[in-house]
Order: sequence, then structure tokens, then C-alpha cells
Amino acid sequence: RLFLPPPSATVPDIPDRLEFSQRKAAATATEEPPTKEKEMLVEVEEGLENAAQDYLADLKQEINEALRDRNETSLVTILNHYGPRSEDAWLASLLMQALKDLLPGMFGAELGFLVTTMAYSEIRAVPVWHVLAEAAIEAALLETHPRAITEMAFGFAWVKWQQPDLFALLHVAFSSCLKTATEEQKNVFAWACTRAGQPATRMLGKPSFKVDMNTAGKLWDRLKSLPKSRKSEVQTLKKDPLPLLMMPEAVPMMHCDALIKLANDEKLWVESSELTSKHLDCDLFVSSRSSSTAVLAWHDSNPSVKAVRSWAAHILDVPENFIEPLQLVRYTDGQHIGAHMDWNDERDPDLWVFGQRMATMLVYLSTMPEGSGGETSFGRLGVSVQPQKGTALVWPNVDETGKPERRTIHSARHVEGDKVKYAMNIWVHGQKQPDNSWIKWHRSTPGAGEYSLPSVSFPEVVEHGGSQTGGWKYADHKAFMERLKLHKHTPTRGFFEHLYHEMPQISSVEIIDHVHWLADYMYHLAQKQWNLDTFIDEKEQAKPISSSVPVCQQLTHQVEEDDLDEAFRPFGDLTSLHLPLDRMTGFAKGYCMLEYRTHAEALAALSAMNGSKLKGKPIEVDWLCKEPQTGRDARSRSPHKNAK
Ligand SMILES: O=C(O)CCC(=O)C(=O)O
Ligand SMILES: [Fe+2]
Repeated sequence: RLFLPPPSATVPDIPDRLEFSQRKAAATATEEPPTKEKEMLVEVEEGLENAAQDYLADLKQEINEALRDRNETSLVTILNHYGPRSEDAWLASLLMQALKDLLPGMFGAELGFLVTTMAYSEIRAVPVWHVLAEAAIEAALLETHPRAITEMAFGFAWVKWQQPDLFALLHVAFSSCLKTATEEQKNVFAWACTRAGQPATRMLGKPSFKVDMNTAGKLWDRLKSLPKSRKSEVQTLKKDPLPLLMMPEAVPMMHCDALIKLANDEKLWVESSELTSKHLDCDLFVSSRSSSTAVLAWHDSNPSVKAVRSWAAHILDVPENFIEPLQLVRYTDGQHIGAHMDWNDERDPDLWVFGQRMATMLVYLSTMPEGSGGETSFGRLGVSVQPQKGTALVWPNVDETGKPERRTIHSARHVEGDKVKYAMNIWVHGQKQPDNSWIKWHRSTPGAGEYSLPSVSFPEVVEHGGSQTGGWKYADHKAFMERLKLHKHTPTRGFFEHLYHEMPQISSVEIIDHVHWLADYMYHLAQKQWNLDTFIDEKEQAKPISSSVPVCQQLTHQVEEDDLDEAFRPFGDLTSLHLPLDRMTGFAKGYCMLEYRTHAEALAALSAMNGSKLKGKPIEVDWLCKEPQTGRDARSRSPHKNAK
């Protein structure tokens, strides 16, 4: 049952009412006793009043029902009826009255929903927005529940998206209410706005990218002292420029197995490719991970989860609530994770409520025998670790002052063969993590999608609440990207014309907006890539004790890539060949790095080619990194680099 306006014949329109009130005024101005005319007018007036009261009551009931059921269609229909006709003062005043009556009893979440819906509607009557903005301030000040704040923030962001002109009003309202809001309210609000693709940085500023200095300093002290205080359990893989510790047999086998079983039984695994490359298979989105992930967000009461969390907190001497939900990773043949840092990007909305990831404890849940890949490799530290079930690696992600540290860059090398690699990330923040009952931790958790923009419904939306699709519905975004690709990534006139016909539901203004968003997004990606690229040299120098990377030395300076390709290709699938050139002369520097898909191929090439001649000169072929040292230091498994 939808509230429908009364048939126009019975709507008392304004001229009639004006005429009526003039006549009434004239009639009551005289001091004379009631005339017939006057009696009749009073009757009509009462009739009109009653009718108005009836309409108002109906309208309020309809709005309330739509709010209660979160029925967008119904609410938009009601609002639109008043929107285009809001020039009609009587109808507009009815809506205003209805809102004024209802707003004090509304919760922030309902208000947020109302704001959002109004953004879709054609309502342009500024007084209505004034009423709403005022109510929003009041509600926001009273609200403490993050969920309500979040809904309001999404409404707010959505208005900016749909109706920038009306956004200004809400902006004023929220700016003033944020002055008295608690830090937590403000952070949640900012988190939701950013997630909805409207960071509103001028109003909200930026979240802190760093960890509090004292907290970071304390963690560093702890990491430095652990190898001394727990000599038998903790080894130092690296001291400088940051402590990288290894704890063999840290997590009992029983827990390793139980955690994997938990993720399997509850079907928590999500393929990374599902989150990124597969859904956004445009050249612009390059997935750097191919593993699967399982987040144990709702399993704190599981005995193994409990045990691991309290152990981790104890080792690092931090409160347990600094630890985010455990995250398992699974790699099968050919899967890997590209070079990355674990800390959050400066634009990550999560910084608002979770803060930065201060430290990582990486626990291997399965053993990868030599030759089956899966090593964790720290390019800038020159360390590579072979996964051993139960072993934990520990390192800070920030420096001693709390600033995210780029030298923590690391990758998980491709798994080769049938053996499945399992690992677990225990990420420790520099602050208390919020109660996870209201946050969308992950798309596969209960309640996921609740906070995505109203028109972007779970599970259509890609991860990051639509920020990777610019807040668009995934299907629309995909159509947009595909069309753009056909136009060679150039938004030409033809591109807009095509889209205009293909997506009648989307206005051209929104399409142009999306192009702008995309440009911004690409810039951001490029910047990120650039950051990673600057480490490429170091990464290459410090390739892990690899089972498939021979390095070839003593080459003549005249040797070219083609010569090497010809000589080394016969031994197998040569996946990479890197011949560094002298920047001054343009000739080969004298060494080259080769990578085969398998250890066997690399071994064959190494045995056959070491000592053979290339362009008349004997060459030396060896592994890029030597096997771990034996002897006194053997247990540290710290690799040393071969080639200088
Ligand atoms: O599996 C590994 O060895 C590393 C995993 C990792 O770096 C991550 O998930 O962030
Ligand atoms: Fe990582």
C-alpha cells in the first residue's frame, strides 16, 4: 500500500485557498453577528483542515512504514510526488510538516536512510533539506552507535554524489556537529564517508598514517629484547635496518591443523582473484596476489583462535584487542603474492578506525619442502624463509618512530607442485581494534554489504565497499570499463555516445564524474606502482635462496639477450632473463639472471652450462643465492648473497 496523492480534483489548490482566506478575512473583519456566508466559510475551513490532517497522518504513516522496511522504492515514490510539485506550497508544506513531526523520533540510522533516499529523489526544495540538515545535526550529536553514524555518513556521501548542490547544506550541518562529536564518532563518520568514495578531506582531514611514537618505540624495544630473553625460542634473522625474528615451533601442530580445518569447514576461503583481477579484468587492475584468503572474524571463541591470539599478544606484550582478526592464506600450484608492504595505504579508509598495522606475525601452517617454492622473501633485507609448519616470523611494519617502513617489502614466491602452502597473518595494530560486530570486515562475513552504498548491493560490489568501482554498481562499472577499453582507454565523444545509449539509467553527468574518478584512481595506482618500482633493483639483488634462479657470470661485454636466450632456452621454460646493461656504455655488465619455472630445469641448465663457452669466453653459472650456511650459524637460516 503506497501513499498516493488525492485525485487532483479534491486537492484544494493554492488560488482557492488564497481566495478562501481573503474572503474569510473580509467576513471576519466586520464586527457583525455571524452571517450565513461566514458560517459556511467556517465549515469549509474545518473541512479543509480535517482533510489536511488526514493527508498528513497518511503521509506520516507511509513514510514511517517505508523507513521501517527500508523500502527505497516506496520512499522515493512518496518524495518524488512532492519533489517535482514542491513548487506547490501546500504539498511542500505537508511534507515539511510530516518530516518535522517524524524527525525527532527517528534514529540516526533511519535518518541516514532518509537522507540517502532523498538524494535519489527529485526533491529540490531547499526548505525540506534545511529541516533535514537540522535534524541530522541533532541526531548525529545524540548517536553513539557506529552503525547509525555509518548510515548517516553513507547518506551524506551519497548526497554529494547525486545532488552536489544540496550537499552544501548537509556539509554545513555536519561540519558544525563534528565540532562537538567524540573522536570515535568522528572517525567512524570519516571511515564511512571515505569508504563510500567521498573522503571529504576538507571537512574531515586525513587519518593518521603513523603509529603513535611511544607505542611503536615500546614494540621495537620488545622485539630487540626477545632474542635475549627467550634465547631458546627466538632467533634473529636480521637486526638492521629492522628486527626480523624467527620462532621455530612457535604454534603447536594441533592448532595449525585446527585453524585450517576451521576455514575449510566454514567455507571461509575467498580467492584473491575473485576480489580483484577476475572481476575487474581490465588492464588497469593488475592483481598481485593469486592466493586465497580466509578471515577468522567471528571465531574468537574457537580454542585455537583464542590460544593463538593470546600467545601473540603475550609475545609482543600488547593488549589482545590490538590484534585484528586472524587471516589465513592458502597457495596452490603457481600461486603467489607479489612484493608488498603490510601497512595500509595513505588513502585506506580503514586507517580511520583501525589505525596502522604496527607489526606482522606470520605463522606457517604447513611445511614447504625445498624445491616446492612458497618462500617468503624480504627483498630489501636479503632474507628468504622456507615455510616450516608452526614457525612464526615477526617484524615491525613501522620504524621506531611509528612511520611505515618501506624496507619491510616482502613477497611469497610461487608454489611449485602439489604441495599446498598455508600461512596465517596475525596483524597487530598500535591501538585498540573496535568491536567487530558492526564493521564489514569481509564480504563473506555475516552482515557484509550492509554498509555498501544503497544501490550497490552485496555481493555485486567488489571489495573496499565500492571504492574500487568509484562507488558504482559493479555491473555498471564493468560495462563502463569494457566500453572504455574498446575505445583504447580514451574517453572520446564516441565513448560517451555509446555509453549514453547503453546505460540509460545513468546520467551523462555521472559518466563524466566516473571518468574523473578513474583518472584519479589511475594516478593513485601509478603512484603506488612507482613506489614499488623504485625498489626493484634491491628486490632483484636479493632474490631468495631460490630453487629456480641461476645466475650467470663472467660474460663478455658483447653478449646480448638473444645469445643467452638461445643458449639457455633448451633447458626448459625460461620465465625470465635479465641482463643488466652498463648505463654509460650500453654494453652488458657481465652477469645475468635467469629464472626457470622449475628447480629441475634450472639445475639442468646450471650443470650443463657452468664452465661452457659463450661468445668464446668460459662462463660461470651458479645459484643466485647459496644454500644456508652450515656450522655455528646454521639454525639462523640466514642466507648470504652470492653475487656482489
Ligand atoms: O605467505 C607468505 O609467505 C606471506 C604472506 C603475506 O605477506 C601476506 O599475506 O601479506
Ligand atoms: Fe604480507
